[in-house]
Amino acid sequence: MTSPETSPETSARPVDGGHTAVLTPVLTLDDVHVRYGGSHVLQGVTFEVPATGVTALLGRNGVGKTTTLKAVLGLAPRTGSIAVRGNPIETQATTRIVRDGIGYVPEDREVFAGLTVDENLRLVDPERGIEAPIVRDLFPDLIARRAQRAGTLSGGQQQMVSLARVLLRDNTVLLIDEPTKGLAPKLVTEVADVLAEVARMTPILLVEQNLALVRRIADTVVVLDAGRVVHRGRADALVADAELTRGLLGVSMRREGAA
Ligand SMILES: Nc1ncnc2c1ncn2[C@@H]1O[C@H](COP(=O)(O)OP(=O)(O)OP(=O)(O)O)[C@@H](O)[C@H]1O
Repeated sequence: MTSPETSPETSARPVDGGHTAVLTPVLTLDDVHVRYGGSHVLQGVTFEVPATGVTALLGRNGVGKTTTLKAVLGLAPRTGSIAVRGNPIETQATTRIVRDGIGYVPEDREVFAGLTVDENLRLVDPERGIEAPIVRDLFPDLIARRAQRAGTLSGGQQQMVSLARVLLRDNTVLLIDEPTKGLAPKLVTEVADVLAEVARMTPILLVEQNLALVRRIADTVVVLDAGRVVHRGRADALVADAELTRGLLGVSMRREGAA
């Protein structure tokens, strides 16, 4: 444990004309373990995702960030308690979890390469696809590319398709895994803009390595190390503390990768 854990304070937000209301966390993990054969990958992960804003899940390579998202979705063999708005989901199948409103944007984007942009979107929303208002509002560049095969898009454009596809559904919370990985700085900024806009409507649990992006759009951070939570707190406080970020993540604010 590199630092004492601090409770995220962002679940208390002034609403209702200035009265402070403590909102139920949208997602709660309590003592979650994942084992792959003899490998004990998550070793009692416990944290909450507040009902508003972006919570960044950080940590060095291989500490269990993606596995944490997969544990929530039932894509990794897990034990422990997981709840969405206080309702337990740890015994539910992945299809039910997704149907009930957990949106997932995986690291490898998983667009259907042989289908057009519009066809990719119509898999989720057959009636509207590219015509959906959310596409017009957040992904106008995709409209011009509606007939282009998704496999021929750039990495950033594929990321936008992947995000748009999830946003065509009503989501209680979004789990987004390294959306800016491998993107040029300009595209990192574009993805950050979209995520900031989306987070105004839907809370996000975001796995992200780019600290500039974390500083810009995240409210809360949760840091994993070797399958355990080693730090929770405010994103701005962590990123401002070079010694702490180096200790927890092995890096401080990166120069590369705009946000
Ligand atoms: N299906 C699997 N079978 C066995 N081991 C796995 C499996 N999936 C992940 N692991 C192992 O679990 C550990 C955590 O992996 P995970 O992908 O969650 O890390 P991460 O923090 O997301 O890493 P990165 O930042 O590199 O993406 C790694 O040691 C990985 O090799």
